[in-house]
Formats: sequence, structure tokens, C-alpha cells
Amino acid sequence: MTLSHPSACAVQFQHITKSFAHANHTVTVLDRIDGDIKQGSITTLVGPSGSGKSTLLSLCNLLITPDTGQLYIQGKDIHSWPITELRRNVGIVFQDAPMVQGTALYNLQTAQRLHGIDIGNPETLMEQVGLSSSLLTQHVQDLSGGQKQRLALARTLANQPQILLLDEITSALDPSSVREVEQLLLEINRESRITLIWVTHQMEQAQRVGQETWFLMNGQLLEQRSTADFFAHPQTEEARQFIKGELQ
Ligand SMILES: Nc1ncnc2c1ncn2[C@@H]1O[C@H](COP(=O)(O)OP(=O)(O)OP(=O)(O)O)[C@@H](O)[C@H]1O
Repeated sequence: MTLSHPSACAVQFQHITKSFAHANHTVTVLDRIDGDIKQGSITTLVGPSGSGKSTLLSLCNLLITPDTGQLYIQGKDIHSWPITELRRNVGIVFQDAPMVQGTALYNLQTAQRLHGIDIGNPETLMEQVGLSSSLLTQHVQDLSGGQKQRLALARTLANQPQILLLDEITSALDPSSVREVEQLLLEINRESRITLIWVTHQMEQAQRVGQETWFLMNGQLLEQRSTADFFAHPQTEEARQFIKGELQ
């Protein structure tokens, strides 16, 4: 395997392993993961339920820590990043867009309140995610699912991250909102060169948005190739079955 120069990589996994202790046994959830994610690229993470996708994502901003191996974020060992700076640089958006009680503006200002980060002009942020600035004064409980998901994205973008981790962010949205959020993220990637690492269960989505695709199964990274190649010519029997919908 050829290793890329670390500085050209947004994320580098080297022999990353993660296990969780259950009642009377230990489960290895990620098993010696090696791989590079290029700066400015879009990588879709796919694989059956429980294959380790969310765990892999959560390592990238230290929501969980690896047991062994080396993990580099923009060429720098993840443990040498001050945690606030790491979380600012590596944003994460979840499926259920958790919000704090209050207005859209109050939610947008989270980073400012917690970390003293200047979030810039809230109206510009709203515009960036296709939301009307008139919603800034609305209580978040009155927003639709699609609006909340966009607001969650705007709140993360307020940190000006260079890497965005997306965990099933469109699974609760209706089909037209799904397409809109996808378009939005593709534009953000194109214009700001933010690296996107995108966990999805929807194979059509993985193909529409991905440039690279990583296929995980039982904690192992079985394939990492261009998205087009992966879906046209899967190299493992497991991936073939998964793409055909035979493994969930
Ligand atoms: N904090 C935890 N403690 C114990 N086990 C965990 C923890 N987090 C994840 N696991 C286990 O790790 C395995 C992988 O989970 P993970 O959520 O990473 O998979 P996934 O591929 O994202 O699954 P899904 O597609 O269903 O969301 C699962 O068996 C899960 O039960």
C-alpha cells in the first residue's frame, strides 16, 4: 500500500482498533483500519448495520478514543490537538439534529456562547444553508425536520470546520428535502473545499454524493475505492451481496 503524504490528507487512519466491553465479553468494533481521506474530498461510508461506521466517524473528533493505532487529522496526531480546536475544525452533524431550547439564533450562537467563537453574521449563515433569516427569531420546536437539519448544519458551519462528519443526516427527511440537503452539501464542498465524510444507509445517496466509498463489515474496512468503481465492480463477495441488498 502507498501511503499519502500526511499533509495532503484530511484524515489518516493507521491500524486503528476499537473494542467495547459488554457484560461478559469484549467486542472488537473496528479492526486494524488503515486508510486515507484526501483534503476536500467526499467519502461515503457504507456497510451493514453494526459494521462500525458511526464508531469510525466518532473517532475523528474524539467523541470516542481509539484503543490502538495512529489517527492523524490534517497531518497532526489527533491527541496533540487541543480538544476545542479539534471539535471546531472537525464538525459533526447527526440524524436527529439535537437542538437546545430556544430560538434558531440562540442555537446558531452555541459556539459563541460555549467557546467564544465569533460566528460572523447569522443571516449569512442562514443564507448559506438556504434558510430565510426571518426564521432566526423562531423557536426551534416550530421548525420542520428539514429546517432543523439545515439549522444544525449552519450551527456546525459557524465553527468554520475543515472537515464535516455526517451521520445519516437525511434519514428522517422527505425525499425532496433529502435532495436539497445533498445539493447544499455538494455546493459547500465545492465552494469551501470542506472534506465530507458521510455515513449513509441509502445506496443511491452514497453513489450520488460520493467520490470515494469505504465499505465496512464486522469492523473491517473491506473496500476503499472510487465510488463509481465500488458500485460498478465490487471486489469482495460481501460488498456484492451488500449492494444487491442481501446484507442489511
Ligand atoms: N458505546 C458503545 N458501547 C458498546 N458498544 C458499542 C458502543 N458504540 C457502538 N457499539 C457497538 O459497536 C458496533 C458498531 O456500532 P456502530 O454504531 O459503529 O455501527 P454502524 O455501522 O454505524 O451501525 P448502524 O448502521 O446500525 O448505525 C455495534 O455492535 C454497537 O452495538
